[in-house]
Amino acid sequence: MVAVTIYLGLAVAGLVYAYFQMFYRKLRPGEPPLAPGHFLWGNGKQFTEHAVNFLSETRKNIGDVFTVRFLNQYWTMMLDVHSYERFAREKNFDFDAIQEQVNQNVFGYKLVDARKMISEAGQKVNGKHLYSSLENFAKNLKRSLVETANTDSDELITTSSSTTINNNNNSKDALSSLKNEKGLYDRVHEDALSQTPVSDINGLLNSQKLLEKPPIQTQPKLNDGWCEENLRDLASKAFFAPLFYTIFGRGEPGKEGNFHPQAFHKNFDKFHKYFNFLWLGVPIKFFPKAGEAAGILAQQPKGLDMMNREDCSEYIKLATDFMLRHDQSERDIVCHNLVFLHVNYNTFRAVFWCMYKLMEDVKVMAAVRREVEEVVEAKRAGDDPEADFTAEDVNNLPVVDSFLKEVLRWTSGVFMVRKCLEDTAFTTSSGQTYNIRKGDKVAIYPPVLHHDPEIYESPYEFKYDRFIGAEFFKNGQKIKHPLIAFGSRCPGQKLSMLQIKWFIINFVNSFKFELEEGEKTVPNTSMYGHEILPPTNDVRCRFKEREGACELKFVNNYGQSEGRGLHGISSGNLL
Ligand code: HEM
Repeated sequence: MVAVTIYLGLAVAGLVYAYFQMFYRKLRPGEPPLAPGHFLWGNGKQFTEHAVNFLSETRKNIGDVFTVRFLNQYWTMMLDVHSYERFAREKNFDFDAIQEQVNQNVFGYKLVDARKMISEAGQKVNGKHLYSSLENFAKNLKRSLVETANTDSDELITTSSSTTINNNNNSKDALSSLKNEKGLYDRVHEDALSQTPVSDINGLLNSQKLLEKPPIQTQPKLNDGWCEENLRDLASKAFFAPLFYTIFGRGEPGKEGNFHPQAFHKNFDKFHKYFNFLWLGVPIKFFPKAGEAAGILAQQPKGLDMMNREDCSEYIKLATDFMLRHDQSERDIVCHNLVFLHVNYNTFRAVFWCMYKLMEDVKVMAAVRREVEEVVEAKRAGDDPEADFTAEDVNNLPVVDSFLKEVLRWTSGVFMVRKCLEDTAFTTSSGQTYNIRKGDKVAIYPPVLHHDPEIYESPYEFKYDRFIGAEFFKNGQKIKHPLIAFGSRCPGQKLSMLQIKWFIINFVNSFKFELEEGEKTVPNTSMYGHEILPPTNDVRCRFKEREGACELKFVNNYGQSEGRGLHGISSGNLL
């Protein structure tokens, strides 16, 4: 009995010690206040319930700068919109560690000389490459819109090169190729694999569940020419497919295997769902579905084969070449391709929301349609069946521009997060200094600023014209960067904004589309942390090709008069 009491006493003392070692923090002088939370898990639950409400409420009670705790990780939130530039410029607030954490924890690899590679590759989507990337995207989009219009042909997602989608029906070959290639399934997350008996993997592959052709959800055309579909599937084939082909190019017909936008999209979604948990370091073995999806996503062409594709993007070519020169493995290249898809996936999600918001409110659709029709008419000389657009034309449409910014304001869910490299005294724009502890995370949280009623009138209302000619103020001072959905470092912001705008113009020009009766969705606020929030549920919609629609052509005018830069209404932090 005495022994039991002693053991119990020791166990309790051990737990108390562990608690103080791991979770408890005594504030040092000048450090920001701690947000009240659970004594064990800290603020994780409040954050996942509704991050914006939790942080806005805490800000009201303890001020713009405070520290929250996720288990044993401390994050200082800087919620002063005027301190954005100081934050972005502070040398001790490091982004590389964050980028490494994403690569390591989510995608399971390490990028050698990452800073150099990202900065060189980033140039491949800017300057003259911005124009050529958009030109390639426009060509792929044109093709996908024709296929979308031709929707009852049953070959919608299996045209030309894709007729062999998932034709790798020999499950033994598939399994051995997974092993030989050292793909994600068995190497990125060895943990996950070691937990999955090989017999199970065999079973999975033999049942061919992983290798099935994705189902075609589009219903045949109804009598009056309308097609019904889930919005996600429609956005996937109309937008994600051309995006995918713009990034990776099209392989030789018959050799594509599983590397097909629709198969990829479906599985990427399953994997991506667990992004926040993986990022924070929860092992993938806790999410077997994510591990399964990763196995399929790992089935990609070899790096050199991809580079040899004529229409593969300059970004992927440079990145692959860089990685090969730094002796990185095929597996690392596969993982990097997934990271690149991950960043581009944000563009897809934004497009989903644009389509939804157009259909949800007839006033929004009418305003955007009016602007598109007017500009198409103006660009079309006489009876010319074609209208030419430059990047500046695409950029300079006030309604489309404001509508897209409002979509981003409304759905952006991301942190601008940095790791503090040294103990740092950080002074905010209002002159107050806070001591930030070395090793802590420090973050601006754009969604809180995007929903601040002192900056945006009725922030929970969707106002498509909110940004037209608008300026925003807080505490009487003009805000330089009111919309920070891309953080300060995203090299892809110009490209993705232009891709989305060009898509909106084309889709509105070519199609009528509307929600089916009673269909509704909202951003999933339990997924705060994702760059663009996913919807809580998909919706059914119908679409129909517009008769006599004018053909739109993107013209790459880089180097000609105005084509050297984009000085349109979207200047500021976005363009
Ligand atoms: C709607 C679309 C997109 C959104 C909302 C978005 C958002 C973001 C955000 C918030 C960051 C972190 C920046 C920071 O903390 O300062 C980021 C980083 C990054 N984004 Fe994007 N992004 C989008 C599209 C793209 C595209 C199309 C590319 C392709 C080039 C891209 C490439 C990157 C890269 C490479 C980084 C890491 C930069 C670094 O390590 O310095 N993004 N993005």
